[in-house]
Amino acid sequence: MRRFWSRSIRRQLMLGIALVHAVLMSIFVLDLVERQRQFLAEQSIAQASGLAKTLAANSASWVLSSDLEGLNEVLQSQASYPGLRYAMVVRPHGRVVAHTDRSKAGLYLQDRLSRSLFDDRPEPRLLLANRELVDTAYPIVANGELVGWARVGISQSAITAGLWGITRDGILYTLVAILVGSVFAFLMARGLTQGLQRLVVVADGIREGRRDMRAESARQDEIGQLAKNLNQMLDALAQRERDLSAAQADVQHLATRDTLTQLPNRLLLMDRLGQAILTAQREHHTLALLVIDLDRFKTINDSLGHHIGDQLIQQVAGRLSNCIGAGDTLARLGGDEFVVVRSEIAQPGEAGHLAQRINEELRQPYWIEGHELNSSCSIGISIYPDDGNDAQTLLRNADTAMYHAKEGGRGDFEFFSSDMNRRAVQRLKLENELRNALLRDEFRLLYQPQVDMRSGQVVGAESLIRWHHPEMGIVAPTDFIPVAEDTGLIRDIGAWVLREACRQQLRWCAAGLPPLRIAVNLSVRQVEPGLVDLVSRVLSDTGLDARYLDLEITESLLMHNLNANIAVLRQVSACGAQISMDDFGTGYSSLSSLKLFPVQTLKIDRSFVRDLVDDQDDANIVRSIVAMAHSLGLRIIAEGVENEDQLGYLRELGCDEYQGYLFSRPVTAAEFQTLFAGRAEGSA
Ligand SMILES: Nc1nc2c(ncn2[C@@H]2O[C@@H]3COP(=O)(O)O[C@H]4[C@@H](O)[C@H](n5cnc6c(=O)[nH]c(N)nc65)O[C@@H]4COP(=O)(O)O[C@H]3[C@H]2O)c(=O)[nH]1
Repeated sequence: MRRFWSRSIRRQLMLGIALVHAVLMSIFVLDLVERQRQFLAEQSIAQASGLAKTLAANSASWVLSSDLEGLNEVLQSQASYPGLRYAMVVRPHGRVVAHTDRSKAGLYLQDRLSRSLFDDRPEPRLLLANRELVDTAYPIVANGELVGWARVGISQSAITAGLWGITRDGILYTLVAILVGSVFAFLMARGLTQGLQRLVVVADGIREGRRDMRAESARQDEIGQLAKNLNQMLDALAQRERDLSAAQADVQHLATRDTLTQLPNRLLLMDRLGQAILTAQREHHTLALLVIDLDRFKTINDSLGHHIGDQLIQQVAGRLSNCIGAGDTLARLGGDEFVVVRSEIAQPGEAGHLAQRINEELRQPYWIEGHELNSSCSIGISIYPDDGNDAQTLLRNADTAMYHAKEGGRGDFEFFSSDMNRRAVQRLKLENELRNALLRDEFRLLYQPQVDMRSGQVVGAESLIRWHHPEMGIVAPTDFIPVAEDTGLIRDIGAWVLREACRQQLRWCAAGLPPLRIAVNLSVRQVEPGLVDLVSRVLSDTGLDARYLDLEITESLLMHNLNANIAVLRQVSACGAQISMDDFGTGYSSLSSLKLFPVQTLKIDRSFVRDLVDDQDDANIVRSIVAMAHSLGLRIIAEGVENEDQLGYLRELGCDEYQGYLFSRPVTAAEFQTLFAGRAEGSA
């Protein structure tokens, strides 16, 4: 059965209709033949019975007279009856008196059928009725007495032959019916399945990827409706596929493009760089990678706002696109960092020329929303295969070279060298060691006295950190503070310095020194809302009077997040602590922005003090700083005073305090105490 349903609908229909025809016709023919047979059998029996009755009536007198000749004549008159097999007259006990076959006269019949006549009951009998023969007997009665039987046998073969003819015709009609039915079924099935077949072809085509295929059907029936629905479904599917591929393209674009500039992002860059390296490997040529970082972008972003910064980045991207060739890849890594991959260079100098061109191009002024902006860039270059065999290494090395270019002076470019790598590794080591330095208690503070110009008295001390590393020895703050700032460790280190400096001031007081102002350097990274909490907690923990705490900030604070920094410093100032502006004169602070800060002291950078005596320009700068500070009511401290000439000049210019090697180098707390006691005695 399962095999039947697995065939095509056309075959199912044809087979089904043929089967139904065969079964119905067979039943019909069999029934017809059987009824005919019964009817003919009943007729045969009636004929045989009638014949036996006639024979019995005609032969009664002959039997009584035992006239055999007469009997035979009667029998012969019946012999021509159609189908008659035999006719006979039999005595009640079985002796054949006369027979159509004369040779059988005188025989005794002892067979089972004949013996059934020996019971002497004078009733007509049907001895046999089958497909071969109908055998009937009729009693011959004379004077009320059974004197014999008239027996007639009629052959059924003619009837059987007739029935077989009917059966044969029936089979023939059945076959014709099956044939006609099958042809009809075939035509019907073809009409029905042609439409379906077309749908199957379309479905197969779609499965094989031919999305443009559609079912054609002019039919109005269910198949036509099905074709229409299928087409609608395919149209919807095609639309959905179009939407999906558009969405996928969008996702792909978003995943691989920088949203601001539409340039390839890091992901796509790494992919393209990987491909370029493979090609370079195969074709034995050299490629160059340039990492480009804008100088002072953060300042522009912070001071003029992100929307200006964004426009600047877009303009930079446009200019970079003009600098590169068709085979180059330009990507934005994020922020103000761009990358150019030149997939084939004849010699490294070519990359240098490209860097120069980029430098010149980016140095041209930008006009954004009425602002004229000037920027430069620092470029690091790495070369395949000299500086790395894979994308990561080349990018890292170009990055390292870029940082060197930045350190060496903005607006320049540098090729990567293995020495840079060594320094980068050293920096990494420093970074790891720095993480443990606080835990291992490796930091110490030195103190440099701050002296009043007029009285010569030590009035304050600047705390300066040192890192006593077990292997590297004493590490200067200039070597590790930038690393601490980059890693964020400066917060913990700065907190330790603040606490230690405050405690030391109190220890000196306890040792009999007068209360001195203690200055603590603050990194730009420390000026954040948490600073207020830290300062007030340290003050309350140590018990130091806030007015003796002097927090030194640098001018760079004026350039980043100006408003936020002012807010933090105002709160710190509200705690009672003083604030000094360190290294003043090296930055770009204007008088107007300085007024916004709660600053009490300006510290003149030692670079102005160094050549003060000989360099008129430096002298003029210091003079104007002093004048400006005093007009704002600020105290002036000169840093890096190394000789008496400098000291005399600064005193003349009106500086309030100084610090420097002339009075004392930075010393330990114990040395400071001794020094203070000695100077106090000396001045006394
Ligand atoms: N040539 C010369 N140099 C003199 C003279 N007098 C003092 N100096 C040096 O000048 C630097 C003064 O510190 P700074 O300007 O605050 O500059 C400091 C400060 O910015 C930073 N720094 C030091 N300690 C800390 C700290 O605890 N926290 C933070 N955030 N920065 C610190 O490190 C910088 C360097 O500190 P140091 O190496 O201790 O160097 C000190 C000091 O040793 C002199 O007469 N001649």
